[in-house]
Amino acid sequence: MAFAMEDDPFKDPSLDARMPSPPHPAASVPATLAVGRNAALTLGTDSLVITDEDLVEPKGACCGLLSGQNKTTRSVPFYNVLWAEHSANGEVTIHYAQAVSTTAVRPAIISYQPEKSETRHADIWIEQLLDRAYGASQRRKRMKVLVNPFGGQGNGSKIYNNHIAPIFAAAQCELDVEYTNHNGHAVEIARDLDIDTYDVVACCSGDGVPHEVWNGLSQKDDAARALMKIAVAQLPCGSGNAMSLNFNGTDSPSLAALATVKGLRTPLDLTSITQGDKRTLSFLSQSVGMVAESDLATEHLRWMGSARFTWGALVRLIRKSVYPADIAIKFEVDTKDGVRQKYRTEAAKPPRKHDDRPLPSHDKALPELRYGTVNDPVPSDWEIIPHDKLGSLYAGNMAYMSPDANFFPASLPNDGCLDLIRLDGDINRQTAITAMLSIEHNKFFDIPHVNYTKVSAYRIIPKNQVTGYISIDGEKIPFGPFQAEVHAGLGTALSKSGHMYEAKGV
Ligand SMILES: Nc1ncnc2c1ncn2[C@@H]1O[C@H](COP(=O)(O)OP(=O)(O)OP(=O)(O)O)[C@@H](O)[C@H]1O
Repeated sequence: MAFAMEDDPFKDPSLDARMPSPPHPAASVPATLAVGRNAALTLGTDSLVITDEDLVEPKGACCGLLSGQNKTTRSVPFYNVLWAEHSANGEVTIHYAQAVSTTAVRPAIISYQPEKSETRHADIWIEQLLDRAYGASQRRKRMKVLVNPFGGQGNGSKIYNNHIAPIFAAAQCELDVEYTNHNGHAVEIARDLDIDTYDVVACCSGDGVPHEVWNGLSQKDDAARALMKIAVAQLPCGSGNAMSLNFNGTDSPSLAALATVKGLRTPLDLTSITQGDKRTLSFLSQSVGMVAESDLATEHLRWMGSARFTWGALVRLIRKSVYPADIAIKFEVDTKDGVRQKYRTEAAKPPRKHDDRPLPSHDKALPELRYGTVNDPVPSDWEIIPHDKLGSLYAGNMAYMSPDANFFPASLPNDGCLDLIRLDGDINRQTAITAMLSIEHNKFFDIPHVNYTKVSAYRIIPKNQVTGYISIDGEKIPFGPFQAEVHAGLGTALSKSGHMYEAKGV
């Protein structure tokens, strides 16, 4: 069912320029706009082609061309076109993201005066250009930008100002920027956010701030509506940038800014975690045992960078550390072949064009828990499996956990499932190390010792341990039993394809 007009999160009658326009009849659209005796702008197959005898390759441009060299044509992929307008002085101005290296873009502008005979075509031509540049993506997104100034190495503000803000500005996004100034600040901001004023909350941070934003939105009286209406994006300014790797396909801030500008609304499963009397939302992962400990117990080794996780894991593998627990699971797909099939079925679908979920009404808070909480009896259709030699329980809602770790290659944003990995801790050391090294070569899924299933809920009850580590989205929570239940498509993100992660699948 499509959004009713008054419920359409994109609909703002005062802001019609944001909306993709109805297509113009092909015959009325000239592909080429003559902009002077020796210059023309042409809408090509995938790119805007600028032909100009006086064209000079801008300084710092990439791709091996000498700066300042004369060039007759330049091709700008439509994906890189940020904005175009017909100014009051009659000039056609095009803003685009120019590649300055393989991992960075920065805004560039070209302006031309159309020939007199072309003036009346110029507006239609610009509309066609924007149509190809944005497709089904919303133009001029209204963004609440949250910057964690202490993200990563403390460079959050600098990264935002130098690499992200210029791209957002060139794309004519409407920005309301706020700097987070304490732990939990993003929860408060999201909880108090006027959801009709914004389309996106853009977190210039690590994965910690989006975790807070979803939890803040979940505290609203109209949580279900807020979580669907507001798309959450992450732009890499932290030490853990998994969300950007998965949705934007990059941990480069400027490329992530471009991906956010062009992002398609994408339903995202969110998971309720209950522990004691507390309920929180998880968007990325949960881990218990070796994986959790390798991350959370190695804070003192931060100087090692991302190697601290590998080091932590190796030490525990060699020690054959085990973390006994009972795990109760609501399986959805319990064989690797089945998991692979589910992934391939979704991957074969065409890119999703529109977010057609009906927006929940104003009185809809978070969904009820179908399976109760960790304090209730285990539902009768779950399997209770003792794991006396558990090495790791690792549940993922996204593929990449870090740039070299596509831990959950079969994960999908909106299949209503978490991908659940269970690994014994007492396996042969050589096998364990081979499994670990296989992650960066995308072979982990196929290792026989890796138990990989899709589940819609589970509970873990640690045994014979007084203390230990549990990580939810990379943050430590108290050690003790917890339960996880997936809510299909409860949240909203922005992605390139509208339905997949930017990771090699299975
Ligand atoms: N100004 C601030 N001062 C202190 N903490 C903050 C501030 N702004 C945000 N935070 C907290 O910092 C935590 C981590 O944030 P984020 O994920 O953006 O960065 P990171 O560098 O990836 O973090 P991590 O230290 O977890 O690797 C979040 O829990 C957030 O609440």
